[in-house]
Formats: sequence, structure tokens, C-alpha cells
Amino acid sequence: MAKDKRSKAHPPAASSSATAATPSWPPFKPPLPVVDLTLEPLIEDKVVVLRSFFPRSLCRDYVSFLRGLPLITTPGKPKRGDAVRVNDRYQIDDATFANRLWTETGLKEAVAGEDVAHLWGGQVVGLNPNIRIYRYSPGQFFDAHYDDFNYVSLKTEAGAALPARTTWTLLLYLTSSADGCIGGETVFHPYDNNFSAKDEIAVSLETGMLLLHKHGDDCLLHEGREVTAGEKWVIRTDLCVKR
Ligand SMILES: O=C(O)CCC(=O)C(=O)O
Ligand SMILES: [Fe+2]
Repeated sequence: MAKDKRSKAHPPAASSSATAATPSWPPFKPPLPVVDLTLEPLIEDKVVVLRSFFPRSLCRDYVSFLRGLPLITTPGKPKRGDAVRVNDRYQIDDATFANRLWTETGLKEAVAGEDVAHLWGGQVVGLNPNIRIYRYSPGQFFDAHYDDFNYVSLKTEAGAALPARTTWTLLLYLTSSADGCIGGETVFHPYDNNFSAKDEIAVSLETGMLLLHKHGDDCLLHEGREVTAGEKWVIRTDLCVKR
């Protein structure tokens, strides 16, 4: 796939859903983080993970809760330029929940470390309020694509608007083979169109693991591989830097 004909993940989120009721997300119990969060590099300067970001019990609570949300199956035929994505999806603008994920989990501190601060492309200020939930059932997948950045507006503690830009995609896996989900790996292709198994880097699902990958101009071609049994549940948002 030529870089100038990039297949994009999906169009920028509409910002008009501010009036939609936000879900009553379950509390983070036990209090987070449950382990010392250490960023583990998987691909230098491009992909990092934080294992056990959510404990297994919390992942279970979240999956039961998320099941009750009005997920919508994406059409198999995308608009021109968008990647084929077949999954069930829910999306909401929820600055309060984005802020909880940022400040009540240890994430803010984990990405502030001196050794990793250079990765994020600016001064990190929070998470994208555009929260996306994905459920992949057997046969569902997210075809190879690049994630684009977006301009967003965050809120400071004093309530003022803070112009920001997304720089890294955040995926929080809530299920894995330990819960009966087979397949569904997030696979990165460092050499763009060269889909050779020897070069690809497949990240297996791990319940409660958080993955961050750089997006925008430096985004690696990646895909969500087909799920063949069970269900893959993911919470998606993005890391934001000051604009
Ligand atoms: O579900 C996955 O593993 C990948 C999701 C993804 O690429 C995206 O949300 O842009
Ligand atoms: Fe993506």
C-alpha cells in the first residue's frame, strides 16, 4: 500500500456528541495501579506495552458492563480510503472517563518518566475524550491500516479548554486466550506493504495489557487479526500532547 494512498483507520470522530449521556463506567476496583507500571518497548520508539494495567477481575467487570452498551456492527464495506473493519463498536465523547483513565490508573506517571518522555512528540497532557469500545467475535477483524492523528480539545483542571493533538494510539485489551479468545493479535508490519511473516510483529492479547503505538506520519502499518474463537474486547483512546 503506497503511503500516499493510505488506508485510514476511520474518519475523525464527530465532536457533536457532547450532549449524549455518558455510561456509568464501573469504578476502578481495587485501586489502580495494582502493579508497578513499567513501560516495556516492543518496537523501538514505536510500540510499548504496560502489562497488568487492569487486573483480571476489573477486566471481567468491564466486559460485563460493556456488553450492555449499544454496540453497532460496522459495515463490511468501508467508505473509500477507509480500512475494512468488521467489529462491533461503541463510541462516546467522555472527557471525565478519559481523565479517570489518565489520572486514576498510574498511566500519567508511567508516561512522565524521564527515560520515555521523548517518545510522545510533545508535552503529554491527557487522553482523547473520544472513547471507543470494540468487540470482535469469531470472523471479525480490522484490516491493515495507519492511524491518523486528530486535533482535540481537553479540559484543564480549572475547566479551561486546552488545545491538544493525538500522537499515540492506546489499546487496552480486556480479554485474551486465558478467557477463551483465540486470534485477534494486533500485528505490526514494519516494512509497510511487505507482509512477510518473518518481518511482522504480532502482539498477542493479554488480559489487562495496555498497548501504545505511535500514529500520524510515523504510524506503522498494522491490523487486528481475525478472532477465531471467543471474544476480543478493547478500549481505545489516544495519548494527547499540547498543541
Ligand atoms: O483491535 C486491534 O488490535 C487494532 C485496533 C486498531 O488498529 C485501531 O483502533 O485503529
Ligand atoms: Fe489502528
